[in-house]
Amino acid sequence: MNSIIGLTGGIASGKSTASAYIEDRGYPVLDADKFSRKATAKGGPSYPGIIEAFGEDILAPDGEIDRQKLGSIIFSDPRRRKVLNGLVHPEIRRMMNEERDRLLKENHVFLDIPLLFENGLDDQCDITLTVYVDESTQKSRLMERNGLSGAEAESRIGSQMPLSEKRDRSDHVLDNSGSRENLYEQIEQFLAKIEK
Ligand SMILES: CC(C)(COP(=O)(O)OP(=O)(O)OC[C@H]1O[C@@H](n2cnc3c(N)ncnc32)[C@H](O)[C@@H]1O)[C@@H](O)C(=O)NCCC(=O)NCCS
Ligand SMILES: Nc1ncnc2c1ncn2[C@@H]1O[C@H](COP(=O)(O)OP(=O)(O)OP(=O)(O)O)[C@@H](O)[C@H]1O
Repeated sequence: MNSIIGLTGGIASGKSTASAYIEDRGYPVLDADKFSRKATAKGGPSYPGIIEAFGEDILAPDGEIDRQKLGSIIFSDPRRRKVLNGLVHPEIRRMMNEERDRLLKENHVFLDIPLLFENGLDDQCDITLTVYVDESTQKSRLMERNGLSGAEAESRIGSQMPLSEKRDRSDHVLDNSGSRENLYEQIEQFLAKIEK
């Protein structure tokens, strides 16, 4: 029987790094952030509602949503974040479920969902897998990757469930506080376990 594996973690904890490795090993990984980009792109199903709720100020000159602008609004305001989530999450779920059911016939399927626990989607997975990193490493990797100040990074980290809580709720944990090679070794151990 093939399993649905819910891969989660915190912002910049290393989900994409883990996902890329898992894909290289031949497993399908569905990335919620990619579906979110599809849903919010010009012509995507969530686009009109977002413009209605947030106004045309959040548009870039080419008519696409300026993600940095929208991010700076929603990461600092829980009420507006909830509005955006309501417009985007149902569409992400619909698109992902379709793909998942198709792929599951052939293989185990990994779902990379940053907000897996926040949105109660862990119930729909056979195994939950959290990419954990200690908080100071998370903050510095996020600041570096996104060019954010310390305060901005903290507000993004604070908009999610504490990573230690995700770690504790998860069936299996990958600790990405060390090197990438060390993360890959832990993934190999996990893959050996699910193939047993
Ligand atoms: C706010 C937006 C425009 C920022 O876009 P940007 O390209 O800068 O970031 P990206 O989409 O790559 O997300 C990066 C990370 O931010 C975190 N994040 C994004 N949205 C949220 C949210 N609503 N709540 C908490 N964390 C979030 C996740 O860890 C995600 O992996 C975009 O993230 C968005 O449309 N978010 C709403 C949909 C959503 O919840 N996506 C994340 C889970 S599916
Ligand atoms: N073990 C590691 N050592 C050093 N840098 C790392 C390591 N793992 C990941 N990184 C770097 O940290 C940043 C965050 O990693 P990654 O993009 O994989 O996280 P993520 O959880 O997918 O983030 P998000 O979902 O927020 O986009 C990236 O710049 C990545 O190159």
